[in-house]
Amino acid sequence: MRLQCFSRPTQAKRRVTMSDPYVEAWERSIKDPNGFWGDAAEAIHWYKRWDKVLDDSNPPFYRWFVGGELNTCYNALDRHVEGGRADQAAMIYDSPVTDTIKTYTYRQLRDEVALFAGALADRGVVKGDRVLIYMPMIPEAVIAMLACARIGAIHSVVFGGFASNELATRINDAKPKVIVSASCGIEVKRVIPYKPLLDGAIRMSNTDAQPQSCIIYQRPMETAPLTPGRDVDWKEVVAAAKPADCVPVAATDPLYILYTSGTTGLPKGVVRDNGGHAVALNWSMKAIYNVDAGDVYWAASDVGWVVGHSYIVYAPLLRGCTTILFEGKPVGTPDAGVFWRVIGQHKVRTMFTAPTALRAIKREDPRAELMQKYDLSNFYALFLAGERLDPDTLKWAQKALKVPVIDHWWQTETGWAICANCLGLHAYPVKEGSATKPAPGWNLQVVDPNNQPLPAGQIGALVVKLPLPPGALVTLYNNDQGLIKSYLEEFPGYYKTADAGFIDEDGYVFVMGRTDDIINVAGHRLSTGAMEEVLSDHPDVAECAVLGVEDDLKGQVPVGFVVLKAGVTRPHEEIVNELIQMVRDRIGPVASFKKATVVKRLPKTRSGKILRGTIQKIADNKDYKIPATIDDPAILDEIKAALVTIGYAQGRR
Ligand SMILES: CCC(=O)SCCNC(=O)CCNC(=O)[C@H](O)C(C)(C)COP(=O)(O)OP(=O)(O)OC[C@H]1O[C@@H](n2cnc3c(N)ncnc32)[C@H](O)[C@@H]1OP(=O)(O)O
Repeated sequence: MRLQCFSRPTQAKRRVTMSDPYVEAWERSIKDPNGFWGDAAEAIHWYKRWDKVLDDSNPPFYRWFVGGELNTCYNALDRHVEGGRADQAAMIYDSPVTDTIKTYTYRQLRDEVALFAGALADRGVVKGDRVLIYMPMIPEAVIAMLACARIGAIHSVVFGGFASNELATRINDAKPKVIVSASCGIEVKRVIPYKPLLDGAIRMSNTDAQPQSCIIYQRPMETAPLTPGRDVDWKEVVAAAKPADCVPVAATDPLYILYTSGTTGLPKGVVRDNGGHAVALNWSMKAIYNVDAGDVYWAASDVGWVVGHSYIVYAPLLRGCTTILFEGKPVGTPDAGVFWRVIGQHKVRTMFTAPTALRAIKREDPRAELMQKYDLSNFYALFLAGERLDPDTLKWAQKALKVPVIDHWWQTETGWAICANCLGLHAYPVKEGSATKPAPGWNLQVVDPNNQPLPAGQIGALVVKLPLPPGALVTLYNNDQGLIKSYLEEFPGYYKTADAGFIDEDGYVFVMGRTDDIINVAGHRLSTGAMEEVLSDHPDVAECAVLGVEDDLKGQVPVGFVVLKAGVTRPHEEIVNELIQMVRDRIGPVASFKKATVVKRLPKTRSGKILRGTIQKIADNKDYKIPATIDDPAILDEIKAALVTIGYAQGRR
């Protein structure tokens, strides 16, 4: 029988007593999920109370708060307006790229959301319809998300850094009735027109998936041409709309679809429900982040990512906090002090960002001198996630900020933290390289390939015993079998995180890296398989491999290796430039695919498998062994020579 985390031998060595609120919460959440999450659900407004907290009658599909009815938008806005927070700031839009700061009280945000919900309803959007949102970091993106939630429509936000092709695959899958977009985004000083990307995506998408209408928010720096009969102006439709009321939805009804990179080129549509999501996110704000209603909370991410969904929009508003919507970059808007300016100016208590953002700041302002200009006395803790937190960055932030710097680990699929130092329950000492302990609700284990538990300290697959807690994905959109195949099949009874790692003697979790082809570039999760599909489409390419190699700033960056077809004599530089442009056009700038090299052949095993791990080690200047199964060891020297030409593999072997 499998040992559960709390009964592991390692548990006996925990230097904590049973009165530790974290241990109590974690154990109760696993032994008595009905009681634990039922209690947490009392903090949410329900039109109809649930019949059952956890419905486990159809494993591996689990449902939370079955029979319950609620509205997520009501809980995020109206409840606070009616409960005395009408004049409190709900959202502060801070945009150094447009030199704008605009505050929305809960009343103002509720009213704007209700009007836009009315505008969506006027365009025929009803409960269960999908609305795709492709927008930069402007208040209208948040308003559109909440407006969907208000009328029971399912939003699907697509990150602005994706190209038309990626957008088209999401349109094909979600089949949105309406698309909401804006005329442009702003990348530091560059205006990026969104409309040509959107028009291109709609042209590429299947006819039966194309939207009936597009609502376009025209920004002053770019006016998008509107397609007659399909496109309408945001301001015009809102001016004509009447506010829409909140529609009660089943707890198990979908709130949103968020696409994430899969191991093939096709993204997976993670489905989040309404009830479990509202309960878990609201609960997490206190338990994990130790944040109360009225506090200012800032997640410096993008609404296109899960962090943006969970911790820019839903969780802070469910909790009655003030959330910050930041349209800028850690450096260059205008300088590496902007994070500290925002924290000081808006009295941020807790901030959440990705390590790559801190590395960018550290590179420009290594002694954190710009921080000294601002009053950070309200600042309580910095949380980091999205990629590995390297010890240098952790120490730099601890020294500069003098507040807890907390690494935590989660995924688009999980919706909130699998592992964290739950500051609202018990603050544990930080260990470098560890995301601390499994959060309540997450029965995390380390197993070998045969699904057998591994002892403390041994690296294996990180898996979570089912059921997953509320707030985690409930399925993949229109693809229950895909959920099983991608996450539940390999380790029966468990959710495969596709991360490898170990749990130490003290119960601390160390996440070491992915077990599939996903790489993490500046906190963006990308599929190397998808990039290989693009390179393979180049007429001169016979074979290719894309790998994530270490990068001081972005954590990892993709590097392509291509073998050309026989007889191709064109200059390699020309071909490489075309490949770079193809990835930018087909996946988007966010892929940061800037380096590729032409090689004579790829190192393979005798059975034909490309030795990606070995290439990666050569690129990262790590020790490697020549695999016994290699077809021809001489190829590794050729790969090394090719890597040197693009600035890698220049150290020891
Ligand atoms: C915990 C669960 C999760 O993991 S959820 C995911 C969490 N991840 C994050 O929150 C992402 C964290 N990273 C960031 O916010 C950014 O990378 C930061 C650190 C701000 C740096 O941004 P930046 O300098 O633009 O670099 P980048 O690598 O992100 O961008 C690469 C190229 O893509 C572009 N890009 C980026 N965003 C957009 C956008 N919204 N619209 C259009 N283009 C975009 C950038 O401009 C950049 O382009 P270029 O190659 O310089 O031409």
